[in-house]
Amino acid sequence: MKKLALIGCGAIASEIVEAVNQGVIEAEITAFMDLAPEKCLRLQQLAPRARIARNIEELLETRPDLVVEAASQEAVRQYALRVVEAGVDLVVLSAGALLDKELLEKLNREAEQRGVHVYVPTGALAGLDAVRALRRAGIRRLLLRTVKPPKSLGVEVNEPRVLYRGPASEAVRLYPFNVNVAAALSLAAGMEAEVEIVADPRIERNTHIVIVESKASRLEIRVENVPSPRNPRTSLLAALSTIELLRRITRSGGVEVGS
Ligand SMILES: NC(=O)C1=CN([C@@H]2O[C@H](COP(=O)(O)OP(=O)(O)OC[C@H]3O[C@@H](n4cnc5c(N)ncnc54)[C@H](OP(=O)(O)O)[C@@H]3O)[C@@H](O)[C@H]2O)C=CC1
Ligand SMILES: O=C([O-])CC(=O)C(=O)O
Repeated sequence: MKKLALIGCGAIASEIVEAVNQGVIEAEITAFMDLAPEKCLRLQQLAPRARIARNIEELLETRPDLVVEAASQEAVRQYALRVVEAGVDLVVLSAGALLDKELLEKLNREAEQRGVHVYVPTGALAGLDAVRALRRAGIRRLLLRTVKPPKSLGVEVNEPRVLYRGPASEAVRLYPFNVNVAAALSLAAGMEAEVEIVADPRIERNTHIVIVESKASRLEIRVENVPSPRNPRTSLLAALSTIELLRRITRSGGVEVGS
């Protein structure tokens, strides 16, 4: 059985721990880590054999096969390279950090040298398999329009308001907890997406609209996500997508559909 350690004990981590307990993910959790260790205590009740790590070295001492980052872009900058250097696979939710070319190149080089996998889940989006495939046909245009209820974006507005229009790298810097999807999309496409972020008081769902134009296909993907009851900025689908990825990684064998 694979051993799993979690960085971040918030909304996504909570769903992952429940999925491990339900046997959906075939893994044992060895460690939790969070800026606020008390947040780990609640999760530790569901995984009593797991240790609460005070730093990344303590987390790695529990010898995980796989570390899941569900914390922040800062956590990726702090710990991702260390995890890969330790020969441990990594799942990155706060993908915005990977739009830093220097960090991405270092991670990629280390991971290739050590035979380590760094996974970026499709998260709150859909269709990144098709976006990856369309790279080969050449992508001409890549757009993401994210529309969220104002409270998800930390603003108060009475009518729809465009908060941002511009490249993905700047979007993830200005809205680090709302558009990591822009980074996942850009990484899948191999080019930077143009992003628009809108606060809309008329909607209740975190909505992402992706447009991809290429010689082979035109994609228009609209995802209307129920926010996580634990964190309105995060869509429930982000946790479900991560659970699905972990289920596939930890499964010993069998038929799997989709790439
Ligand atoms: N790729 C995708 O599709 C998606 C990505 N995300 C991203 O995933 C991440 C996790 O989301 P979610 O579970 O909802 O977040 P939560 O805020 O619910 O939980 C994150 C936890 O991690 C802690 N944390 C933050 N930075 C660090 C650090 N450097 N070291 C250790 N712990 C840290 C936070 O502490 P504190 O609260 O004190 O900061 C918090 O307790 C976020 O960055 C989010 O933006 C979310 C949805 C979709
Ligand atoms: O969950 C979402 O809708 C998207 C999100 O927060 C992110 O990409 O950081």
